Amino acid sequence: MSTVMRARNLSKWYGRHEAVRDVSLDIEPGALTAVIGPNGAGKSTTISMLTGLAKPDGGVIEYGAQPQPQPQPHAQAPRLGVVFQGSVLDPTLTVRENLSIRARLYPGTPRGRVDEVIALVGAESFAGQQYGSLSGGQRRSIDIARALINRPELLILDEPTTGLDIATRRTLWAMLDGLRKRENLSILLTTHYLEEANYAQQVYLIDHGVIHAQGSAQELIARYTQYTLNIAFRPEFRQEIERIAHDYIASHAQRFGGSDKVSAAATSTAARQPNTAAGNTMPATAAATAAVRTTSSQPAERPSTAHTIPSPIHSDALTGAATTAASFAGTTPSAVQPDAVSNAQTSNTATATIDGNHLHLSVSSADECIGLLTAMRPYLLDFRCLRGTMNDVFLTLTGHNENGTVETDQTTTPNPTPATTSKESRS
Ligand SMILES: Nc1ncnc2c1ncn2[C@@H]1O[C@H](COP(=O)(O)OP(=O)(O)OP(=O)(O)O)[C@@H](O)[C@H]1O
Repeated sequence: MSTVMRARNLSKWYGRHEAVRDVSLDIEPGALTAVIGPNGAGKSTTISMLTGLAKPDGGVIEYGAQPQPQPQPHAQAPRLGVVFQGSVLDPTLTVRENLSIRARLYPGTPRGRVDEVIALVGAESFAGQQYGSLSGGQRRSIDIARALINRPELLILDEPTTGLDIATRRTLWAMLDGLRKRENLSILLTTHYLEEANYAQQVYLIDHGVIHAQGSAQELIARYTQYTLNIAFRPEFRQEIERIAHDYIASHAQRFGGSDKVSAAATSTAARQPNTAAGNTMPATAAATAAVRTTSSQPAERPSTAHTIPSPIHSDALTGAATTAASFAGTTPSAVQPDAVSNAQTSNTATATIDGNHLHLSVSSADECIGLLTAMRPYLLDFRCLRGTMNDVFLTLTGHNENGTVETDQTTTPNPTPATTSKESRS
């Protein structure tokens, strides 16, 4: 497969914090490639490495078929245009003045190029306006115009749609899609919004610095409608956490076609689960929007490698593959109600890893998320819930455990669901 750029096993540490681990991705010519993930997932770090601004601690970046020992974007890379999260333009100058100054940085830029890029992003009507007076969407389009001046072969944008309302986001994406087709431009961008996967030919889902999935928008949206429960637990309770995770994986495998061995394990351990008393449940609204990711409370020790939980259950059994059809189609994000979520059957795979005192566990339904958090309550330090919806945003549910009370603060970006905060005493 021909690629404009490809990364293999990129990793990056900031001190003792591993921001990106083993990230591999391919950017195909003329395609729009999206890297989707929540805050702190490692998107900007990945972009920095791909653009040569940050040196990877591991891995290679290749252009065409030639592997490079170090990233050499200026020596060997395709011509790049880069749009960073923060603008580099002067708010007191007009759009045209800003772009003209930028054009002078590229010797040989034809005279008419500034007008061309203004037209390409549809900015004729506000080209004489001060950059600082533009709306958020207009500013972004001018940032893109700036990045197009040198006729890049690959346009890289770091979260170009963050902070924009949904209509402006769609306009921007349509504009980028048009540019891709008209200019035969390869585009790589990062975003928080799973909805935007629909515009991309290739999508990578990143979280905690790791690519968790890649594929077409349809494949990923179907797959990502499952929940992920990540928690930080009290280190002295690792065994208990492992047991609960095992039990969950085993029961998942049992339900979705696991082995007899797993079924037996699930049955034998089910009776040992503490703290599953009736009524000890999370609020339904919180649960409905929860897929779970933990906020790290401690930096990972280097070298820290996530591993599959050691268990009497054979490692194959830690993956319980489900093959039922996805049934979220047509569900809008705000319409994802508890019932819809817990009744939805998604094609999914249950996996668990423990990394230090962090557990990452994929979960099939809101109800299961509730049950797991309830069972783990005595051992929790904090948790963060994360979920992509069909049509909009990552919804997060964060929480911590203090004095036997689990507090949750549900937040959504940027389209809050009606219940934005919930607190539930769990003592
Ligand atoms: N210069 C830095 N020094 C230390 N830690 C950093 C640095 N830059 C990023 N990090 C950490 O690395 C992790 C990944 O950050 P990164 O900015 O790549 O995430 P992101 O997916 O782009 O997040 P966002 O959507 O909020 O921009 C985060 O935990 C972040 O705090």
